[in-house]
Amino acid sequence: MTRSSLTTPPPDASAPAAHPAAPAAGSSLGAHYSRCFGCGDDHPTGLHLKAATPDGVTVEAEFTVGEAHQGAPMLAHGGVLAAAMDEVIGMSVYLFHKPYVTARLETDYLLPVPVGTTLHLRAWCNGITGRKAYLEAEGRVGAPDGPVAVRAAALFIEVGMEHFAKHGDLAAIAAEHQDFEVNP
Ligand SMILES: CCCCC/C=C\C/C=C\C/C=C\C/C=C\CCCC(=O)SCCNC(=O)CCNC(=O)[C@H](O)C(C)(C)COP(=O)(O)OP(=O)(O)OC[C@H]1O[C@@H](n2cnc3c(N)ncnc32)[C@H](O)[C@@H]1OP(=O)(O)O
Repeated sequence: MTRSSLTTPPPDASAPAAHPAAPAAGSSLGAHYSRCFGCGDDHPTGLHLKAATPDGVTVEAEFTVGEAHQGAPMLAHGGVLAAAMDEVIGMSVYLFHKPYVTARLETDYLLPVPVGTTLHLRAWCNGITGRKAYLEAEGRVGAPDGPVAVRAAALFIEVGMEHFAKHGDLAAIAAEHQDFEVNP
């Protein structure tokens, strides 16, 4: 992965550890919001990512590129692929049971991805320091050990739930989440 210093953890970053309340190894992860473009079942043209965690700290997910995701004819749009990386990385940092948002997302595109391809995504955290989490993801074609089509590195920043109350719709999140304190 070609990544900038902004998405590379500093030497004093701590290694991530599984949160005591993280889902058990092998658990499926549901959508964090039913209308989310990345994972929501109720989004008509979203990515409908299906994800699980093998160990409580990393996330594996599948995304099948649909006709609604084209850039060039019958090829995935690069921004859609970046959204898939953002989503699977967001799911992995959510395992730490704190609200984070993407501050920076860097993406390498290695192979074109035709419509109909199932991408096998994996995301993990390389380190945490203060409010900053340094994360990485990859998308492989056709199988978990298939050729890598996309790689991403990201900086996520921890925010309070007031971030979503002030800028978004906290009630909509609260309605679907009993696992977060949503009473700022
Ligand atoms: C998304 C759903 C949320 C639901 C939450 C509820 C429950 C959670 C449930 C489920 C979540 C599960 C899955 C989520 C999955 C996918 C979603 C993907 C995530 C997204 O899609 S989310 C949308 C896009 N995202 C934004 O909408 C962020 C807009 N943005 C801001 O809201 C602010 O910009 C913020 C908060 C980032 C920082 O603002 P701030 O005022 O709090 O802090 P400040 O600026 O001081 O930065 C502190 C330190 O970070 C450094 N820093 C900041 N930005 C940087 C950058 N770009 N590059 C390099 N360094 C940067 C500074 O340099 C400083 O560093 P230092 O401390 O060393 O000085």
